[in-house]
Amino acid sequence: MAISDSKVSRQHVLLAPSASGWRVVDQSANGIWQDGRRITEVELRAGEVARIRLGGVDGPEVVITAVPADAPATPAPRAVTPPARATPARAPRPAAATPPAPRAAQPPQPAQPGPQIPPTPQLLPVLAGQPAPGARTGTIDPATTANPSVPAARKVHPISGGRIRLGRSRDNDVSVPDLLASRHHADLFLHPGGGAEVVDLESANGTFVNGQRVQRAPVGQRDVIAIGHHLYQLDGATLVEYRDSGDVAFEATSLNVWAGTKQLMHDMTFRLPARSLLGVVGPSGAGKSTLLNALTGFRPADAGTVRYAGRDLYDEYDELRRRIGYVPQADPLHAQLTVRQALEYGAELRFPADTTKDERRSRVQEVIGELGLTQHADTPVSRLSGGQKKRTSVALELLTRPSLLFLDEPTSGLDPANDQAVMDTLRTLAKGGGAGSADEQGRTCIVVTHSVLFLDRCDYVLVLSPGGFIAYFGPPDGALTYFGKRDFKDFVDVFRELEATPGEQMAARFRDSEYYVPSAMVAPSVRTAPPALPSIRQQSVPKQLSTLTRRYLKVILADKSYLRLIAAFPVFLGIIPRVIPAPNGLGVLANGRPNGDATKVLVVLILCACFMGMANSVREIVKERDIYRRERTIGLSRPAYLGSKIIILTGITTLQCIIFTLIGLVGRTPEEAVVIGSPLLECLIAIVIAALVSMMIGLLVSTLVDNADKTMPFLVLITMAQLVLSGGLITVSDGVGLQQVSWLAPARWAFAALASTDDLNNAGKLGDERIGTAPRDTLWNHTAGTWALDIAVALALGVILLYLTSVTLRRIEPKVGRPAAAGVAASAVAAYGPAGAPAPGTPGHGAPAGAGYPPAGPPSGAIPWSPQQPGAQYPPAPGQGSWGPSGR
Ligand SMILES: Nc1ncnc2c1ncn2[C@@H]1O[C@H](COP(=O)(O)OP(=O)(O)OP(=O)(O)O)[C@@H](O)[C@H]1O
Repeated sequence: MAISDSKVSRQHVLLAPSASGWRVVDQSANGIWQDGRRITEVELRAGEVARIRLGGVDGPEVVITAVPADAPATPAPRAVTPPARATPARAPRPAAATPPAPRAAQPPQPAQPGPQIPPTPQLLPVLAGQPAPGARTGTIDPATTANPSVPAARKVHPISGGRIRLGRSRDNDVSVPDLLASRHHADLFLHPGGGAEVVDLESANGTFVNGQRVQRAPVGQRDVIAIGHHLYQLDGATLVEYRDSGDVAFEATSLNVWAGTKQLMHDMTFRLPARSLLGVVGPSGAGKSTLLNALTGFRPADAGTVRYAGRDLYDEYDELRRRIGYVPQADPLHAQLTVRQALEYGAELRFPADTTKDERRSRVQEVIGELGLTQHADTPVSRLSGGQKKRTSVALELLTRPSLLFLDEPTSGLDPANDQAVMDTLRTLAKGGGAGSADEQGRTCIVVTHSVLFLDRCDYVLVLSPGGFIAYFGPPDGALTYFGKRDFKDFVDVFRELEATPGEQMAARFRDSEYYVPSAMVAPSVRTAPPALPSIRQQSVPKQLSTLTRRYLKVILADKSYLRLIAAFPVFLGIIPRVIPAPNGLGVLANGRPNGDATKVLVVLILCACFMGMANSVREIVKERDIYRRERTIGLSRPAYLGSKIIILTGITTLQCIIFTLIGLVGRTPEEAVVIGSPLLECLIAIVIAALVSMMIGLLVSTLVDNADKTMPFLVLITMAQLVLSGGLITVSDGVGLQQVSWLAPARWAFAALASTDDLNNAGKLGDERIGTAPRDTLWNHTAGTWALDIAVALALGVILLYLTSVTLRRIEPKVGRPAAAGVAASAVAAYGPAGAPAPGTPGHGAPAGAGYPPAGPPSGAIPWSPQQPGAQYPPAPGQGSWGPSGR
């Protein structure tokens, strides 16, 4: 009997004849449960009925009736208890009243197929709330089709003509109603001689076979093809479609994380049923961020597994990462945009390029409604309350309908009313709006929080102890009882206790408590470094460049005070060189005397240009660091991002330079141009280049600092350095040292170009004292070649700075992968032994270390069965589950 539920193992229960009747034997990882207790075996005599739940106290209930051998085979009576996921959201307390029964002394053996299960009509198991068995046809499991959690999630498409095309638009044979699917996404060919092949049609989000992205791949009857949230399996000459409705379990098993030799996380094991809200709390430094990184796959654990619907998240990350939504602590929103604008740009970046504006708008409208933001849709983000801002950040993530939503400190900085509102929203999101609502599915939400006041909104609470140990995992009311508190307000004392007590001790205490439910016998396996994955980018780089440029422009135009400032800036800066008196212009004086005013005016012009360019850009990346980090994980292109900054800032800076140069120079330009024919234009070009290259310095600085306030000292320091190195204030053209350093300053080259136009070698000595004694600066020669060289080198500096900025931008990107792989792997292997099984007594061993691991674990290497064995869970047999693999 196949039972479609993520809690149910591939081989869960064995029904075998015994001397007195029938034995119901647990074969599973998550156990069988009767009356709230975990049991290993039940004996049934003729006429007896056993009601067991599979995989947990809230798992699907199976009623097994041992009918007397001479009785006719009639369907068993319908059980009255529906599967637990159909019951109200609050999960029951696992084994609260009585400690869970110990597991059998011997670890479970793999089920022997076939002969052990006699096909007898006398034993009638029935999934509670489901039709009786017997109607099974082909590979389609009637229990699955009748399962209330997947009613519309399963369709069968005949493959006629040997080819079937899948995609978002209606002209496909199989229409995939998912914005993550491209219009024409993939073709599936059924070969006449047998066998099938899937071909990706250059889709934005890719076609996956068994979790791996493919261009063209053979597909067997057991393989799972994934397109967006939709999954397909071949069943003869039909294609069976499942939809990831979010109704899938999530589990972490024996997660261990090291940083060098320091272990940050110890045997973290817990399991969440579908549509749960988990609150992760713990004192500062307990390992909450480490856990979040491990669960999201941003920084995978060094040992252990994270499973989503039974699938290994790390192994199939390329596909499964698209189901993860992550809301960082800092809202990744541009404050100047309205909620709708922020979401529309977010949708443009997140959905394939071939989605239409209407499709995106309608999805944006849906999430605005789901998050209760309708009244605020046209309000700028800067005017939203903290809670509304957080809901907007969540809405941004919900655009792609993630089935797992992680939130990092969503309530930090919020007052209690907003805190409560956000937690209520998360609870609603986890449960979904129910059938018929826009958000009918729900999803699993994991929220890391410092705020404990509204933890009762969660289904489960995970309390971490410093060192990454589990101090408690279970329902929230159980947490209060376990820690002896009446109210979550008193939980601050719990944190103090956790800080004062070694993590190992807290974990051991929890393991000995009635709240501890031993989980699977799983040896933590040391993982190899994950392979580098291709970007999740949805659109081409030029398309992203266009989106980002428009968004940046809108952000700037929406900020009126900033606009006024950038308009006034060149006017005021232009006045500075203007007020320097130069009654005789900037050229050589009529009497042949040097013109000291020329140097002063030109130096001030260059200084102001450098200052203006750098001031324009120096905060522009650092101030939206959080947005950049988040958007990189959803496929933002670095060149597109940098390109959008450069396009807009170049436009602004150039306009400013034109105004500023005209104010500073009109009426007193150098006498004779060297290249272009217009001295004013030559000066303008040199000034614009000085400003633009300085703008690039500003962008570089902006990637290097972690806080916008820190940019100011750099702005002052670098502008002053440029003044000195320009060569207009002191001689930098002779000697060794200063001369070479000056070559690194854009002001040096831009000023040299101005000096070349104005022939400052002859016209502009600052005073009589330099005449005849100061060396001529060869970069100032009044020749076309010198001017062109000065401009070319300044431009080359700009290109180098652009490259450096692009490199340093990587520093602020989220790290996905394993830093220090060698050291980590070495220590992991030392702790676990080469086979990956923990050696008793080592820090990684279940008994002394973390909770969640059976206290009396098997000796090293003595684990005969592990669900992590390849192929143990995935891919599923056709017709076995709701959508692909479920449970062990
Ligand atoms: N790369 C690293 N190298 C060494 N120790 C680290 C590293 N990263 C984190 N840690 C340590 O691991 C522990 C857990 O850090 P983590 O940031 O996960 O805690 P947290 O519970 O999120 O803290 P907070 O609530 O203050 O954000 C801390 O003691 C931290 O100093």
